[in-house]
Amino acid sequence: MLEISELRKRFAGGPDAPGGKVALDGVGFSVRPGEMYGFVGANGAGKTTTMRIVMGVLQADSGSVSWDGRLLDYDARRRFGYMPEERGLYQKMRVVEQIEYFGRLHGLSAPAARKATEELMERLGVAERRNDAVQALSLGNQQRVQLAVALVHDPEVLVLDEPFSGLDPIAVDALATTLQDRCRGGVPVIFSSHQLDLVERLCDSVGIVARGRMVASGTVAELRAAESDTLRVVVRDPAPGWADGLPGTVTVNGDRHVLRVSGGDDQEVLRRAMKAGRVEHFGVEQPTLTEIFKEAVA
Ligand SMILES: Nc1ncnc2c1ncn2[C@@H]1O[C@H](COP(=O)(O)OP(=O)(O)OP(=O)(O)O)[C@@H](O)[C@H]1O
Repeated sequence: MLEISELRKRFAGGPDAPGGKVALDGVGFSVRPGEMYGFVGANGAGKTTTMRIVMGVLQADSGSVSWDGRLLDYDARRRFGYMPEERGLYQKMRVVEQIEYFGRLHGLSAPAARKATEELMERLGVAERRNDAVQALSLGNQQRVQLAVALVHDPEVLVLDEPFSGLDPIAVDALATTLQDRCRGGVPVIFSSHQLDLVERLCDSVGIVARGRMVASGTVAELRAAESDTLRVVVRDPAPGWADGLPGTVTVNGDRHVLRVSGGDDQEVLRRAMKAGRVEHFGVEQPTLTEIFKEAVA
């Protein structure tokens, strides 16, 4: 299990913030082997800082990170795969050399690095570009190479900072399938993302960070259970003011009025809706991760 516990980090202040800037104020969560963990939060919430501390790029003021019950050291981190936010490829190096080089850096023998590189280039769809310099690749292909670099040494843990940003749906699927395969093989995967629909689709668990603190963490089902369901009613061409006094909000889309209500008497809502016009839809909806997120960071 990867355990991140009570991380705190304050950056030195500049003229705008002479007292320093608290980036993390007790961030903690754990990820089991074979679990895909989505780490989400608004811009500046603390995701990159947390991941950098996990990978030893930054030092926390306090708190700890352990893997399999042992505090992380250089050797343990070498067995991790990391995709940094600022990316880290050598722009002039050829794709094949790049992936092999990182494999060697993580301790693979030359033949093992070559074999893993060939497999990954095939798998991630960049084999045809093997002899191109990274700078000649599109953003999506660069990202595939970046993922290959994170995976080449068959890492025990994967830490990926916004791996899906800027990718088209085909590239998203290629990356997602590769991550799911590693995850099924028992690797814990943490990735940050602002694409909440993707996080909801892929992740077993989600952590929401706001202003350097965890404001929610758990499976999507657990996070949903903490929220109340919403009743959604669609009425066609209703009489004006039909929903006055009902505890909800109405949005108007052409001649369709959509009422969303949390709590209250659903039968009363139905009676009012039927009296007002033709009821096209009446049903309870679970909140999406986007709705849970907005509620949690408000
Ligand atoms: N090197 C630094 N020096 C000073 N402040 C920093 C530094 N790095 C990060 N911060 C501040 O720490 C806070 C957290 O930043 P961080 O990059 O971790 O957020 P994030 O959640 O990854 O945001 P984003 O979604 O925009 O990538 C922000 O207020 C940021 O300005």
